[in-house]
Amino acid sequence: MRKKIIAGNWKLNKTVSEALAFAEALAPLVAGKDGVDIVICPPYTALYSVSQAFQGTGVATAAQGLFWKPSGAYTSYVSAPLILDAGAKYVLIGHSETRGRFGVAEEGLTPDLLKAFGETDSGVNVKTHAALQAGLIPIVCIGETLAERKDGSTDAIVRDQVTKALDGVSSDLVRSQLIFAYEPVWAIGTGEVCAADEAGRVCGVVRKTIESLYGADVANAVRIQYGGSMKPDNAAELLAQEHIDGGLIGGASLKPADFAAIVAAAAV
Ligand SMILES: O=C(CO)COP(=O)(O)O
Repeated sequence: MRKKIIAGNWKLNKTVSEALAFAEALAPLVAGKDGVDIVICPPYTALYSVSQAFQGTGVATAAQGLFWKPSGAYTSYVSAPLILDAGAKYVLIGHSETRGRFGVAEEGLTPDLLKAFGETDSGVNVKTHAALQAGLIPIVCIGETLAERKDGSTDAIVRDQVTKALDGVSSDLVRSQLIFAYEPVWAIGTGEVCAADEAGRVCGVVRKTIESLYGADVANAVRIQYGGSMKPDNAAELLAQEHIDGGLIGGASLKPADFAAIVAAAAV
């Protein structure tokens, strides 16, 4: 039985004081939910304070990304050792928004500006190695755009992203540390949720891909989250799917009661 994991990705939201108010409100709502791993991904600016605030509550924290070098002349970047030092246990890697793949047409994001997001499959791979080497648990995000879904390439895209992310990663680390999050880009922030059976099917494709690379034992141990407009009212159905082991939640993670309701749906 894989332990469910519910993670709230705040994206570019919450000041330090808003983040601390959230932590204070959430802790009692999820107290005693030991059967599920609970994670909050604040912006870097609030990572240390939120990690401190959740100490002893069972809620862990994640950074929303990392740079693969540990230190040096890399202005503006944040590394795995610094993320660990700030108190985080997990790190998101390859989120569609850092890959420059958006579900909703963002005003002002011209093709030229989109390149500034620029995370590539090889970047995802080196970051995965860097996170694992430092002892952070990577949550590697994958998923197809609407155009890719429409032209029937969903499974091929997902297989390709999983395979490239795992290049050179040992089976022991995949089995014991790595988490995938299947996030169809068209379902992110759009209110458009992927039907539960289809989300479960694609998470099954992720597992099969891991199996083809590492064998069934490793594939069956890896946790796979679904993300994309997961809310209190659809969480239970999504989480009941055989291959869905948790959720990566954006919008609904910004309110303690909504996030706690999703945790409760995973804890049953
Ligand atoms: O991108 C997501 C989580 O990483 C999902 O965002 P929403 O839940 O807002 O659709």
